[in-house]
Amino acid sequence: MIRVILNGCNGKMGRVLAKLINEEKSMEVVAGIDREIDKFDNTFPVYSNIFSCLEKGDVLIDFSHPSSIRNTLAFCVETKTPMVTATTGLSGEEMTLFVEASKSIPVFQSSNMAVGVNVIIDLAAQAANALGNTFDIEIIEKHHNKKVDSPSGTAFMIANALNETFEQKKEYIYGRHGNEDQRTENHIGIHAVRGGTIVGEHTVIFAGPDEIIEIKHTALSKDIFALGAIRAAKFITGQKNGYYNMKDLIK
Ligand SMILES: NC(=O)C1=CN([C@@H]2O[C@H](COP(=O)(O)OP(=O)(O)OC[C@H]3O[C@@H](n4cnc5c(N)ncnc54)[C@H](O)[C@@H]3O)[C@@H](O)[C@H]2O)C=CC1
Ligand SMILES: O=C(O)C1=N[C@H](C(=O)O)C[C@H](O)C1
Repeated sequence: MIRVILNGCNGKMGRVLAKLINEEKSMEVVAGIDREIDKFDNTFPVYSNIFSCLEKGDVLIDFSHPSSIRNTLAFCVETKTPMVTATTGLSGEEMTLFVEASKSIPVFQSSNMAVGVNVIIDLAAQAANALGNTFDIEIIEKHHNKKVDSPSGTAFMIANALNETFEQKKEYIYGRHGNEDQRTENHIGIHAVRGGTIVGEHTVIFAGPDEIIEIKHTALSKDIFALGAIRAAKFITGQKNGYYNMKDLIK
């Protein structure tokens, strides 16, 4: 039985995860962590302070907020608990904390746990490689009106993967309000739309002279992210200390 500690257990994703883990024969949630402990009638103990959690987990799955990342990492390192993290909106410095922690524990990080998104990232990187600087690249992401970070972690993951294909790294331009200059081939435009209950949509546009290519992923339910995280949790419990992502899982 894989014993799971769920960070952000009373959030939208935490709730979906708790339900899907409950349907897994080989997994159980032994504790949850959340700023809001009384919101739901959880079937496991919930703590607002992660260091009060005395249950031992084989893995911690994190869908929370950047403000909880430092304590969560410290807890996982102290208790030698492998960590799967899906939280987005992290600063560059916070990202490096994961890499540092991965020297002491296995850490799996992905801004998008859906298998399909990771496929379109590869497709878009292939397109960027083939098209070079002749096509302009714009990324449009759409999410629900409850999302707090923008642009999405996935939009950054896509932009970074595309940028890896270019010798001269492109600059990210977020929206264009107030810009008076034309775009140049050294830009990747990134645009965020927020509304209703859109689960998550990412489109990469390659706009060239008289032709356009669009590569798009649409998430139709939050289950796909939770199922990806469950797969990642099963994977990470058998790994050595180190930093892992969806590429390690899919290969
Ligand atoms: N990588 C992926 O595939 C996906 C990542 N996400 C990311 O996961 C995160 C959570 O998403 P949602 O569940 O939609 O958000 P949410 O806002 O519904 O849930 C976040 C939960 O974390 C709790 N929380 C916030 N700060 C905390 C702190 N300092 N300590 C303890 N608990 C704290 C909140 O009370 C809330 O219950 C976001 O960063 C989102 O972008 C969401 C979906 C898929
Ligand atoms: O907040 C969300 O909902 C999502 N966040 C992730 C992101 O920021 O990329 C992944 C997914 O698109 C849903």
